[in-house]
Amino acid sequence: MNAQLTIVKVGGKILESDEALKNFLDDFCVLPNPKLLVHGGGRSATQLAKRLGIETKMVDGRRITDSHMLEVVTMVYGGLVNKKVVAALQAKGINSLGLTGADLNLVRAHKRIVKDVDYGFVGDVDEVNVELLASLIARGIVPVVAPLTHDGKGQMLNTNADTIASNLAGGLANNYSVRLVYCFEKPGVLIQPDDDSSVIPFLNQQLFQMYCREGIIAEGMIPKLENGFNALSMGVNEVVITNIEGLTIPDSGTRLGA
Ligand SMILES: Nc1ncnc2c1ncn2[C@@H]1O[C@H](COP(=O)(O)OP(=O)(O)O)[C@@H](O)[C@H]1O
Ligand SMILES: CC(=O)N[C@@H](CCC(=O)OP(=O)(O)O)C(=O)O
Repeated sequence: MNAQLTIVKVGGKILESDEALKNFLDDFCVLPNPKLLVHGGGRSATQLAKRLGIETKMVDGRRITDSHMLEVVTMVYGGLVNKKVVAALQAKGINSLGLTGADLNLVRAHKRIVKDVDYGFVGDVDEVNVELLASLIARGIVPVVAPLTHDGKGQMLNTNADTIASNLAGGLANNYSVRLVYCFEKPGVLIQPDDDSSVIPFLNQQLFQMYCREGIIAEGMIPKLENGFNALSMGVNEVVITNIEGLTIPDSGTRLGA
């Protein structure tokens, strides 16, 4: 049997607040090794863009990324957020390595081309350098991955952090028994958006489609769940959507399955 690997994706609302980030990292630290962290930071990018007079436009959960926005997201995800997290982990004795998809050719992508929407410099993932990632993990290093990819021709691309987490988890599923945890500000996928006790404990594709039709699952939760199901189809053992507290409590949050 393969060894277990925990991959956690932490979302923008947690990263935005120093207190929430501290709480998150306290709990991330006690998770068993080996582990890997993927971070978002969408809200911080939106804030900096606003300060610079750059308007944010999202379509289907993805940021329209023109050349100015690409500068913002590269600075925020690859710089500010990534280094803040790595320095905080180092302070806790966790030897982490901050990476974008360009570093060590970790995640290659191509510019997203869809009918009707020009996303600009947004990347859809082609390939993950799994061997290299596995060798870092085997050395006891905790990779901290930012939601940036590259096209192999010198172009950085902005890629949804949930998608990066799903692709890394899927790639590493050949080497490890992978547990993928999407950690955000709510205790799971909810029936009532303002009732934290209304967590849906289990979702399969059928239930997911039904809740989407009913409008119970909407906005950023749709691509998050699509990415979660995608990870399962790539051989990931367990996918859970939960909050900071749920990181260390078994059977909390929403579990995805067949
Ligand atoms: N049924 C639901 N349960 C929980 N959140 C939901 C649901 N439907 C829509 N959402 C929205 O999805 C958001 C999470 O998606 P997103 O903002 O992309 O997460 P992240 O912070 O991880 O990037 C929540 O903040 C919430 O507003
Ligand atoms: C293409 C695209 O949309 N990329 C995302 C990457 C950051 C992200 O996913 O951050 P959260 O997890 O905090 O939402 C964005 O720029 O918002």
